Amino acid sequence: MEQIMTKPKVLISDKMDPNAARIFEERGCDVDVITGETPEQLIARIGEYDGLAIRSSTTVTDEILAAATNLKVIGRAGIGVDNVDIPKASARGVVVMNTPFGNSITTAEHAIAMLLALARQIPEANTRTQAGEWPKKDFMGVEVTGKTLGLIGAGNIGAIVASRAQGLRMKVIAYDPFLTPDRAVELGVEKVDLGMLVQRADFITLHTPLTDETRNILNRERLEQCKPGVRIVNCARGGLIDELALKDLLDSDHIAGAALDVFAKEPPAADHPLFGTPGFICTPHLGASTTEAQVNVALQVAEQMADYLVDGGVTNALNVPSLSAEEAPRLRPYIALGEKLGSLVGQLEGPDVNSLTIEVEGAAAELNMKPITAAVLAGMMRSWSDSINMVNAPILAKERGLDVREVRHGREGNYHTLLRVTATTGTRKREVAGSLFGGSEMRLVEIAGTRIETDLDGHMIYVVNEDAPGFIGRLGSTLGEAGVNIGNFHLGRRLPDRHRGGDAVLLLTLDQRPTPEVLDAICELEGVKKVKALSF
Ligand SMILES: NC(=O)C1=CN([C@@H]2O[C@H](COP(=O)(O)OP(=O)(O)OC[C@H]3O[C@@H](n4cnc5c(N)ncnc54)[C@H](O)[C@@H]3O)[C@@H](O)[C@H]2O)C=CC1
Ligand SMILES: O=C(O)C(=O)COP(=O)(O)O
Repeated sequence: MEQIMTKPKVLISDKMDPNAARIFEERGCDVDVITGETPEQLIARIGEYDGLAIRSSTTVTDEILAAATNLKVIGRAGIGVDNVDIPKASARGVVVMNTPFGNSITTAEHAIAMLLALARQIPEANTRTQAGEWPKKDFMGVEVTGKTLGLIGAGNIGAIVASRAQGLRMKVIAYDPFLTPDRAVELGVEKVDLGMLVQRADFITLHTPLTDETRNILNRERLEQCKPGVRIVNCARGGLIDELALKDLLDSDHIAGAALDVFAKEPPAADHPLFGTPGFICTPHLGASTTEAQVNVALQVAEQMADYLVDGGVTNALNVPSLSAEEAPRLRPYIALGEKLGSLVGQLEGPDVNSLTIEVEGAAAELNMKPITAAVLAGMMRSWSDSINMVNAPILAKERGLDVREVRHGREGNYHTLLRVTATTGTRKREVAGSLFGGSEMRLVEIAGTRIETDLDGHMIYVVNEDAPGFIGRLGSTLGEAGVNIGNFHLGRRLPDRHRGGDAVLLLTLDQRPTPEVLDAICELEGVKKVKALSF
C-alpha cells in the first residue's frame, strides 16, 4: 500500500519497551521517544511523523489527526483502541493497527489475581498488617472453588480467564452475543443471557471492548439485579460499569466487592467516590503490565508498523484489509497500475462516475483484489479531490454511494495479465485496460474501444478525431507553433472493426502542460471530436 521513499519517521508517545525503538531503527525508520506530552504539544509535533506508536495514555483525537499531515499509521502496542478516533483516522487515510494477542495472557492473569484478591481481601489485610496491626479476626474470605464465574465477553482474554477459572474449579457461564454454541462447548462454558448471568454469578468479570453497545453494560439496574454478595472484576475498560451505582451498592453491601483496573476517566480524580469504599480495590490500569506482555506488544507493533511504512504490508489493521509483507511486493505494480487507470477514468469522466467495475484476468486474477480496488478508487477520486489514499478511498466511495464491483476472470485473454476498469456515469460508459510488461512496467493497452500501448506519465493529451489523412500533420504543427514538444505519440483506431474513416484515438505525451489556448487550438482542428489534457 502506501510506501514512502525517504526514511520513515516514527514517534513513540507512550512508555514502551525499548525493543520497539530498536526494531524501528533496524527496519530503517527514524524514531523519537517522547512521552507524557500534552495534546497541544503532540499537535505541535505530530506533523513531522509517518507513524505514531501508542499505548493507552495517548488519546488520538481528530484535532491531533488534523495536524498529522504526514501520518500513515497508528500502531497500538496493546489491544483496546477506544483511545483512537478510528473513523476520523480512516477518513484521513491513516491505518490503525493493534496487537490483538500480545498481552492477553497477562491481562487474564491480572483478572484472576484481582478475583482472588477480592475473595481474600488481600490488599486491605496487607496494608493493615504492615501498619503494625494483627487484624486476623476482621478478615473472613470466601472460597472460589465451586462458585459461578460470569464472564461478560468471551473473546481472547475471556477465554483465557475461563480456562484459568476452571483450573480453580469454578463453574463458568458467559454472556457474549458473538459466542457460538460450538465455541462455548470448546471453552467448557455455559452460554447465558446477561439477565441470567447477573442473577447466577458469584463473581463477574468483564472482557469486552468499550463500544456504544457495551458502554454501561453493568448499569445501575443490572447491578441491582446481581446476586447479593457478588464480587465484580473489571480489567477491560472503564465505562463498562456505572461507577456511582457501584459505589452505592458496595455501601449497601448488595455488592460484596469490586476490583477495577480501569476507570471511566484515567487517571481518576484523587477524590473518586469509590476510593476508600469498603470492599473496593483497584490498580492503575496494570492489566497489560508484565515484562513478557510489554516485550511482546512492543516487538509486534514495531514490526507491523515497519512492514507498512517500509514494505506496504498490513497486519492487524482495524480499518483496512490485511496484506502480508510477502504479498505487498507482488501487488505493488498492480497498485501503481490501478491508481493510474483510476486516475485516467477519473480525469476523463470527472466526479459524475456512479459505478465502477474492476476486472482482473490472467496473472492478476490470482491476486488479492481488495488493495487493487482500493488503488483504482484512490486514483480516480484523487483526480477530483485531495487527501485521498487507499485507506480512505473505499470509505469515501461508499459514502458517495458509488457502486463498486470486482470481477475475477478465469479465462485466458490476449495479455499475460490484465486489469480493466469500467466507469459509468448517468449517460456514458468509459472502459480502459492496462497490463504489466516484464512483470512490472505498466502499459495502458485499451481506451475507448481502441487498442493502444502507452505508459501514463507526466503531461498528456487525449484526442478523439475522425480518422482522415493530414490530421496528424495539422496537430503536430499546432503544437509546434505553440512551442510544445511531443515526447511520445500513440495512435489507434476504434475496435471492433478498426476500419478506415472511423474514429481514431490519440494519446500524446508532452514535455510541458498544455495551456488552455493550445487545447482550444486543437479543438478547432477539422475532425476533432474530443480533447482532454491529462496529468499523471
Ligand atoms: N486492563 C488492561 O490493561 C487491558 C484491557 N484490555 C481490554 O480487554 C478487552 C477485551 O480484549 P480481548 O479479549 O482481547 O478482545 P476480543 O475482541 O478477543 O474479545 C472481546 C469479546 O467481547 C465480545 N463482545 C462484544 N460486544 C459485546 C457485548 N455487547 N456484550 C458482550 N460481549 C461482547 C466479543 O464478541 C468478543 O468475544 C479489550 O477490548 C481491551 O479494552 C485488553 C488488554 C489489556
Ligand atoms: O491493551 C490494552 O487494551 C490495554 O488496555 C493495555 O493498556 P496499556 O498499554 O497498558 O496502557
